[in-house]
Amino acid sequence: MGKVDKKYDKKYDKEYSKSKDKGHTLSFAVFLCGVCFALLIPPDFFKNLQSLSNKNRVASSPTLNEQSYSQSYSHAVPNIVHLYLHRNGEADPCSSLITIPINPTNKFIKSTKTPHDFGSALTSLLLQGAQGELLQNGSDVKIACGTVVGDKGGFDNFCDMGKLKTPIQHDHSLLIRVPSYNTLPCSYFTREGVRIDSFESLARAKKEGEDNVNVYAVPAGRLFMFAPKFVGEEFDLSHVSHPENKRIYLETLSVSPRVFDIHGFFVESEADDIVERALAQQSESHKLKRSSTGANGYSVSSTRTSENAFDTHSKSAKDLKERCFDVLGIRPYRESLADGLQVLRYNITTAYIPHLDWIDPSPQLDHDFITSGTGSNRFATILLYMTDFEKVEGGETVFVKGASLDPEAPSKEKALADLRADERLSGLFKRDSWEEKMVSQCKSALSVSPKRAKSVLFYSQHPDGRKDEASLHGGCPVLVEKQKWAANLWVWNAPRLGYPEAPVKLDKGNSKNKQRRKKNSSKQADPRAANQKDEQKHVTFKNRGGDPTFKDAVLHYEDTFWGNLGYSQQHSVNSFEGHVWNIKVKDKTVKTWIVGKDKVQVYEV
Ligand SMILES: O=C(O)CCC(=O)C(=O)O
Ligand SMILES: [Fe+2]
Repeated sequence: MGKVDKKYDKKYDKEYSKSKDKGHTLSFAVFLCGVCFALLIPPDFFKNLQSLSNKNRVASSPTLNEQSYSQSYSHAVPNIVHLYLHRNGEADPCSSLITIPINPTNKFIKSTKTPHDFGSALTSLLLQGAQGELLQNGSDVKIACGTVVGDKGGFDNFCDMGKLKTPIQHDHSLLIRVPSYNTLPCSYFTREGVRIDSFESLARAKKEGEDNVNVYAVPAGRLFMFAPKFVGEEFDLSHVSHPENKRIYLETLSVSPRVFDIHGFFVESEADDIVERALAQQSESHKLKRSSTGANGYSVSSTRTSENAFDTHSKSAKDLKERCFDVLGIRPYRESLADGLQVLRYNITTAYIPHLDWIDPSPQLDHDFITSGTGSNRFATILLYMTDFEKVEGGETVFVKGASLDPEAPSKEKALADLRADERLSGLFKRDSWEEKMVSQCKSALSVSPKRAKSVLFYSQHPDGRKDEASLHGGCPVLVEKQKWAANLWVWNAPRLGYPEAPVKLDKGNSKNKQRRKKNSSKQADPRAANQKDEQKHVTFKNRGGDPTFKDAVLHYEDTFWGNLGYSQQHSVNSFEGHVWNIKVKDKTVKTWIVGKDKVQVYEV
């Protein structure tokens, strides 16, 4: 292993192990007080929960998925829960029925206060069950929830994928290792993506009329993913607020790739606003122009012939991005996981060839894109449509590896023959061009025709982070004189390229990389460099108000939008020495701050 690897490893070790067992304090005895609870749970369980203490936890910004959704389950709390455990993204349970007694006055339950306490406690409890100690009507509980790939060990290995496969989320240091096992805990969700963050919300997750709760365990560092079993299956998202108070729900369009119609995701006024704002964008980086591809700047592509614009911080864009996170079960909203809203316009014959939204790693960048490891990349896409298209008009989004929903869909060969036989259409494309081939895929595979205010969700990764090759999709050629308007929201699985906390790739001996990294480290300016000074600085940017130059100030990390910094606004961030923060007004940089040595720093205008 090279020097850089070792350094990286050390930094990663440091990050990864920040979550280590926090040591126990105080009131372990109070755990033992709940007699009723203790009768049903083996005493070992309590013994093993000694380390659930807040002591030594590193203070941090609000935590991913921290917010409770328990308000959406308003009925009385039952005192016993029967649950089936699922691995994230899997429709079938991996356990037999598990019985957990819930007594809200029980001191142990009361002392499990944060989502992280709860994650650790429930993981511990389930691991006890896996050892046959948790009794269900006198018989052993079966928990066969080990890792999916490589099948290394049991549920503990599932929740803690190991330091080489656990992306560092912003709440990583708050995770509480599972007592006795010293492994990272899972987080737990309902089938609809509602975080279960306490024993009470576990009890409340039981729906009226149902006997059991289905609980989905998500490994540390990973995000919740819906687990459809069949096409047409619905997921009620009534916990997500709708701008017109309508119901939002998912309808499964395909199980692999995982594609859903999100009914009610957005409304017509938002669709109009997106188009208007895209047309009004003036700045070079954001205005409507021929699309480019890849992560390395702007270069026009011959297989992506649409135009696109970016809307990063209008009210509609922000509302939609936040709603998108709610739908995905990621709370609270994190700007570092969201790509700006990208608006797309297609004219007759223009298209975007089938591709993955998952970005291929680039040798030019230090960013770690490999999501089966610790990297970050695009995780989910929500596509928004602003115009109506009939099937014959083209412009669909096609998932070339998905099965068509139309039982009468032609084969690819028949679709191609039909296209060539149609005089009007055959004149639109060169014979054997990618566009011609694509039209035949659009007619034969799973495709979604644009409809005003319709939206689609799909995932580019498997639940454990591996790239999902089945998510190959494209924007079909428009076949009529009409414009297709669409937009996409991309959500990353961990801080995205360009953000201070974004993961840096392991150097596999590439000397060019090593040289660049050395250069970067001496400058101390590249946030993606592995060997920058490790110590985080707590930095606050403030606008006191009064200086008209900064009335409409916008804070950027280098060129990446961070937040508005108008009069009286402020942002607190964790950054590193040498990081460059810019204030822009009307897209011009008017002030640059470079983070200094002090642990706590305040920059004001
Ligand atoms: O336009 C479409 O239907 C798909 C667009 C797309 O896949 C993309 O922009 O990444
Ligand atoms: Fe795409």
